Amino acid sequence: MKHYTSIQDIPDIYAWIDEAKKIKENPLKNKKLGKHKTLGLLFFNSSLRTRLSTQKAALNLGMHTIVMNVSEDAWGIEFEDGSIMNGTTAEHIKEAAAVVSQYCDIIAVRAFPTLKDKEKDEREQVLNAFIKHASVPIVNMESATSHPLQGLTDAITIAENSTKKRPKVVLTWAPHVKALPHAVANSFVEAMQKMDVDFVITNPEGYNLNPNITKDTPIIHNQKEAFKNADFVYAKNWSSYDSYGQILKKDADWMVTKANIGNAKFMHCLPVRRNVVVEDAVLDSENSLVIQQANNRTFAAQLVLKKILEDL
Ligand SMILES: NCCC[C@H](NC(=O)CCC(=O)O)C(=O)O
Ligand SMILES: NC(=O)OP(=O)(O)O
Repeated sequence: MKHYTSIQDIPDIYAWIDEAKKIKENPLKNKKLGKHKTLGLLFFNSSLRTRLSTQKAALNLGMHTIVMNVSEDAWGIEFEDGSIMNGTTAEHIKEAAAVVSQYCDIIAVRAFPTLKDKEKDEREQVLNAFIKHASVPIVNMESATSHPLQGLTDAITIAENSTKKRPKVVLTWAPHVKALPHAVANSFVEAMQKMDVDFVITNPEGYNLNPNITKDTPIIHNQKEAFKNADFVYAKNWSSYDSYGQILKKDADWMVTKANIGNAKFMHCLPVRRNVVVEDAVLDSENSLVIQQANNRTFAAQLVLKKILEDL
């Protein structure tokens, strides 16, 4: 594999889940594969899990890692072609990506959306600039529109915890105080569409995700109805896609509670706002998978890095 930027880069999700489970059983099996290879991790936004689990994955493969908080520590990077750089940006992505490519064998990038400029976000300005101007493989650590390391992790976690051949999986919108990206939800939708699951999305009116992603997945505006007989409930807030980046609703009636979730397993990518997105009673119950999910981030990342290293 060259780049990993989308769930669509996974040719056979069940084969990948099986391979990830084998990596989890014996994480150091390929500890020589990445010898003398360097992974560079560039963060334009905050992270806890992605930053640590992707480094852990690289270490398990014998790689070296170098990490930078680009927004805070690097020179301001210009992404527009042909711009007259007499403002706040000090170097162009053309130089920056080419230079970093000389230090790293693989570059992983986190760059969230503006949530203001839909066109810029949809064309993945930052991620695609790295793909264009770097000379090494690029791994998406959450871009404007997708978070495929998370989506792969979620697929692995659902496979590990399924007691039925075809479980019912519900992705529910949940309230939040801030306007959040669509990336986690988009990649979860794409991962579930590749799996043999009974999958529904539930969200308030005005919060439908990009129809080019949801395609023919059912969207139900009644959360209670959607939760009926659910085996897995995956909660996530996202801002409106149609009224791009807007918060239309904040009230608690869409919060996941012990009363509305029933016996379903609870999933969330984290970080999660307690008693806003989901109540304590759910997160603190045995039905919460969030810690196991975060653990699986290492093995998802390790699988992706292994596939890229094998083709270097
Ligand atoms: N990488 C996982 C989620 C990252 C981000 N969440 C956030 O920004 C939450 C921030 C807060 O709760 O203040 C998102 O939704 O895409
Ligand atoms: N789930 C996730 O990507 O977490 P971080 O934002 O902490 O990396």
